[in-house]
Amino acid sequence: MFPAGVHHSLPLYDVAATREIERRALDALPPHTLMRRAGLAVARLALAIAPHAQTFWIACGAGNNGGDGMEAATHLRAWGKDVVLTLLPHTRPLPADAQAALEHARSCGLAFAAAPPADFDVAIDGLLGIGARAIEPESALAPCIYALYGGHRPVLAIDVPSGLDANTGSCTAVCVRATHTLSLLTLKPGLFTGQGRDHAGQVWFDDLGVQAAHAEGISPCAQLAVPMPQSPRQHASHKGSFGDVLVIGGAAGMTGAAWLAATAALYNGAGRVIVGLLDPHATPASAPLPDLMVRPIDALMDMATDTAGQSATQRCIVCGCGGGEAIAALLERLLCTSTPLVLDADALRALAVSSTLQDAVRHRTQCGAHTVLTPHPREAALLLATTTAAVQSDRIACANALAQRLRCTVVLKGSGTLVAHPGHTPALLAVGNPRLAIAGTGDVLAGMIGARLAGSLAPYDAAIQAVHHHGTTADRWPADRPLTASALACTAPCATS
Ligand SMILES: NC(=O)C1=CN([C@@H]2O[C@H](COP(=O)(O)OP(=O)(O)OC[C@H]3O[C@@H](n4cnc5c(N)ncnc54)[C@H](OP(=O)(O)O)[C@@H]3O)[C@@H](O)[C@H]2O)[C@@H](O)CC1
Ligand SMILES: Nc1ncnc2c1ncn2[C@@H]1O[C@H](COP(=O)(O)OP(=O)(O)O)[C@@H](O)[C@H]1O
Ligand SMILES: [K+]
Repeated sequence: MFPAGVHHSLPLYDVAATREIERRALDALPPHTLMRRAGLAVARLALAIAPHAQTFWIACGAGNNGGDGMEAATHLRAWGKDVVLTLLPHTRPLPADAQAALEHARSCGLAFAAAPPADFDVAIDGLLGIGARAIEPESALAPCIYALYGGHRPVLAIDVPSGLDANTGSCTAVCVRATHTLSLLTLKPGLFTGQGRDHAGQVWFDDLGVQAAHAEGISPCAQLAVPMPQSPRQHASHKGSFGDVLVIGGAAGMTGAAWLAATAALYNGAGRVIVGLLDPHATPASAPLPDLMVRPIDALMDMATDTAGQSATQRCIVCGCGGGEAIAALLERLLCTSTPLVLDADALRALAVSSTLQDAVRHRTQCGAHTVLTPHPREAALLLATTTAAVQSDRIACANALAQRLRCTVVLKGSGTLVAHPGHTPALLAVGNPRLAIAGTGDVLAGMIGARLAGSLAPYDAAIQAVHHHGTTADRWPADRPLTASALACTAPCATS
C-alpha cells in the first residue's frame, strides 16, 4: 500500500478492465481471499490516518464494497477500537463475498446499528464502489452520505468515494467527499481528474497482491504519469543547441499573454526566444526582460515560415497567446511549415471554426511535423463541437477524441490535466491546484511546452514534462507567497522538478 500521485508512473484501469482483473484473481485464489486482503488494507490505513481514534463508523452498502467495510471492521475491533457498523437497507441478497464478510463480522461479535452514531472519530465509506449507479437525490443513500461528511473528521473511502464515477471523475449532486481514498486492486482514473481530486482526497493504492499477475493483456485506459528525468546539458553546447522559440500573439490589450509564454520559454531552457506581437503599437522596449528579442510580426512570420533557415537550429512556434482575431489570418501559413507548433487560446478558437485549418493540422502530422494543442475545457468543447459540461463529464474520452480527430498531441487542461497523443496511452497528471486558476497560467504552460519542443523532445514527452513542472511548481509554492502567472513563468525546471 502506498500513496499514489506525483512520484510513481502507474497504470489506470477503468471499471471494465478492473472487473476482468478481479475475475482472474478470484478464479486463482481461495474463496474470499481478496476481500479479506481488502478489509485488512482498509483497517490498516484507517489506523494510520488516525492512530489515536477510538470510534470508527463504517457505513456499508449492500454490495462487495460494503463487504470490504465489514472485513475492515473485524480488524479494527480486534485492535481494541469501537466499531459502529451500519448496513443500507436492501431487497436482494448480498453477493457471496459480502455475505461471507457479514458472517465473519457477526462471528467476531459485531452487530449492525440501526442508525449512524451520534459521534465518531473516523468514518469509512463502504457504501458504493465500482458497482455504483448514479445516486438520485431522494435515494436512501443520501442521508447516509450527508452524515459521512462528519465535520472535520477523516473520511476514508473504500475503493471510490460513493457517488463518484470511477471512470470519468464526474459525480452526482450527492457524493462522498473523502479525505482519503484507498483504491483497491487497480487505480481508477476518476480519482485523479474532473471532480475526482476534490472528492477522493489523498489517494492510496493497494493492488491486493494480484494486479501484476492478472493484468497481462489488459490495457490501461490512462497512465498516471511522471516525466522521465531530464538529462544534463552537454558541456560542449551553445545557444543553438537548445533551440529557438518563436512566440506569435499579443494583440492590443493582450500583449501580456505573449510575454508570459515567452518568459516561460526562456526560463525553461530555450536557447533564444523571439517574440512577434500583433499589437501594432507595441515596441521592443515593452519587453519585460532584455533577454527577449522582439521583431515586427511580418519579419517574425517570414522567419517562422523560412524553411531554408531552419536546418541549423531546432525551432518551435508558440502561437495564439493573446492573439485575438488576427491570429486566424496567420495560422494557415504557420501550419504549412514543418516547425513544431504549440497552439493555444485564440489559435484554438480559430482552428475550431475552420475545417481548412483542421485539415492542415492533420496534413502536418502526415508530413511528420508536430502540433500540440493546449485547450482548456471550453476550448476543447469548441473544437469538438460540444459543450464544456460534456467535456468535463468524460475528460479522458474527449482528450482522446480530439487527438484522434486532429491527429496531434492534445493537452486538456484543468484539474487532472491529460496529455493525449495518437498511439499512446493518455497520460494523466495529478499535479497542480486551484491556485493555478488565474489568468495567464495557460500562456505560461504553452511557453514551457514550446521550450521543450525547441529542445527536440517528442511532443508527448514535452507536454508531460511541462505539465508536471507547471503543476508541481504550483504545488510547492509557499502558502504565504502569492502565485501569479508571471512568477510561475520565471521558474526553472532544474530547481523544482
Ligand atoms: N469481490 C471481491 O472479492 C472484491 C471486491 N472488491 C470491492 O467490491 C466493490 C465492487 O462491488 P460490487 O460489484 O458488489 O458493487 P458495489 O460498488 O458494492 O455496489 C453494488 C451495490 O450497490 C447498489 N447500488 C449501486 N448504485 C446504487 C445507487 N445509486 N443507489 C442505491 N444502490 C445502489 C447495488 O444495487 P443494485 O444495482 O444491485 O440494485 C448493489 O447492491 C469494489 O469497488 C471493491 O470495493 C474489491 O475489494 C476486491 C475484492
Ligand atoms: N483547479 C485547478 N487545478 C489544477 N490546475 C488548474 C486548475 N485551474 C487551472 N489550472 C491550470 O492552470 C492553467 C490555466 O490555463 P488557461 O485556462 O488556459 O488560462 P489562461 O488562458 O488565462 O492562460 C492550466 O494549465 C490548468 O490546467
Ligand atoms: K466507497
